[in-house]
Amino acid sequence: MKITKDLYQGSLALLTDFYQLTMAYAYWKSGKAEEEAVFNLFFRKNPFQGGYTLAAGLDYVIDYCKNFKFDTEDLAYLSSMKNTDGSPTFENDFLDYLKEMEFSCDLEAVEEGTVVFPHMPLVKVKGPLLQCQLLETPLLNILNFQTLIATKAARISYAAQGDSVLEFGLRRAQGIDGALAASRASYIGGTSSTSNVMAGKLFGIPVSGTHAHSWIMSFSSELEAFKAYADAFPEKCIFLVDTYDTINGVKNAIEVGKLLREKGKEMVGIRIDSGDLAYYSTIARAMMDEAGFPNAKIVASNDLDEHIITSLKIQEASIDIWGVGTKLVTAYDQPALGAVYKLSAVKNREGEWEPKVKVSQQSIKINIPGIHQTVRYSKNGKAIADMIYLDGKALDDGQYTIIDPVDPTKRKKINTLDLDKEFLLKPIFRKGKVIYVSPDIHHIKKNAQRNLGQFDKAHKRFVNPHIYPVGLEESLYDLRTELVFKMKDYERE
Ligand SMILES: Nc1ncnc2c1ncn2[C@@H]1O[C@H](COP(=O)(O)OP(=O)(O)OP(=O)(O)O)[C@@H](O)[C@H]1O
Ligand SMILES: O=P(O)(O)OC[C@H]1O[C@H](OP(=O)(O)OP(=O)(O)O)[C@H](O)[C@@H]1O
Ligand SMILES: O=C(O)c1cccnc1
Ligand SMILES: [Mg+2]
Repeated sequence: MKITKDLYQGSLALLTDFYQLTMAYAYWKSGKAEEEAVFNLFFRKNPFQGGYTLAAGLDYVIDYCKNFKFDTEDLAYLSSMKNTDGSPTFENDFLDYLKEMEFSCDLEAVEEGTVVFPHMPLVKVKGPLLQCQLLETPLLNILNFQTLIATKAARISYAAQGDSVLEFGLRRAQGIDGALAASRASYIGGTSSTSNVMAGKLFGIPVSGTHAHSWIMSFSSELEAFKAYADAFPEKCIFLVDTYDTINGVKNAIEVGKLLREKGKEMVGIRIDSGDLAYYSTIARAMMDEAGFPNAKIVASNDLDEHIITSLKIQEASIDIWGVGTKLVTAYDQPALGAVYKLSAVKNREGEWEPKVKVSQQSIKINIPGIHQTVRYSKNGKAIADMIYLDGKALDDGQYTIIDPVDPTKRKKINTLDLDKEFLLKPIFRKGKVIYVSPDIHHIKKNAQRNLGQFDKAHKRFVNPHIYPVGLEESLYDLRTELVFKMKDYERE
């Protein structure tokens, strides 16, 4: 298989669960394919037991929808699929329908780098039922992962308190696509560069790195290896000092740093990749200061995450730059976000929108019916509360009660008179055409910083974060309750 050609240059229309296609066929067969529907994509719990989530992946969604087309090879494959009795799974007329299908939905979404919370839609798709349905799996695939990794990166960067975080994950990431998407999402969430050169090329992320133990081991001594590296990269020397003996490694780095200085160059610093990072970084700092290298940086790596970085900060480790791989790009402590994509309204034959609800024993699993928008209220740049409400409802300034959709005893009253408001769902596609100008990745990253800056540190701490108020506007809450009772009665009859 030619990985790049077969995986990345063909159509991605079949990157979906088989049941989406069987439903699509059945919608078509029963004459419902073009009925209009609204689906919302949302998650139910912040990842990593944290207090917030950082949205990422929209640019992939836009690209996916723009190119949402079954090509000849896709259709040939579908046409070869058989039922157990040997009959074709899909009729030819249906395959012709798919062939002609053009993406024609309206799509609204929160922008990448927006801080989001459980229950609020990250994406809202309105359009023909069949198209909306087919998008479920790819949209979840894209947004679940990138949002998860952007959130992990935001946490790690928060722990690093403004220090640079270098993303080193490629070798331990979940495959090729997982690695690329993780590098992108990490950069959005707060890392300053990636070691993944292809991610640098594809996304315009800064690329950086040091060198490995193998470089040192290939020479007869560490000193010789440092000298040779300094010859090759006099401007960019970060010496890995822990191959044999960390303290001796720092001595050798200083010696080569002095040689570089004689040539008018400065060593950038050292990297420590094992042992007690607080202990060794403190000693290395003192040695380098003493030797006249107070500006030389200390990079630390080795299975770091937000918790170890926090601990090293408390220990006052002399670390300036953090190299983080495995635990970031694999979202080590929570491998999936768990966002879902649910039908929330259909247009009836009279052309009116009917809100839809899925009843569940677990109230967290009852979706929010109707067509929504989310408004974020803030004052002096600080977010106060988010309210999910029925799109189209006039939001006059005044008193509002925001009701937690899972626990209605949790309510927050706000007076919106002097508050700023931001509508989080932005129009992205209208009738299948993109109307949104995607910001470049550096702007997305800045948007993430601005967004994170709106939230108090109480929501960002790692242990028992303070819950940010997000809930339903009262009339939406009432609609949901009424519908749940109605559906339960209806099913009982
Ligand atoms: N001072 C410290 N406080 C808290 N955690 C630390 C500290 N120093 C290092 N760590 C973390 O502890 C773990 C170190 O693992 P461990 O001691 O098993 O192996 P190592 O140092 O990598 O040893 P090796 O020499 O085999 O590479 C890593 O996750 C590292 O980030
Ligand atoms: O620890 P991470 O956060 O995943 O960061 C990336 C790791 O990759 C390299 O290790 P390498 O593959 O050489 O293995 P080793 O250091 O574990 O021996 C590097 O030295 C880091 O330790
Ligand atoms: O550049 C580095 O130091 C690096 C790159 C990948 C993994 N570990 C370290
Ligand atoms: Mg390691």
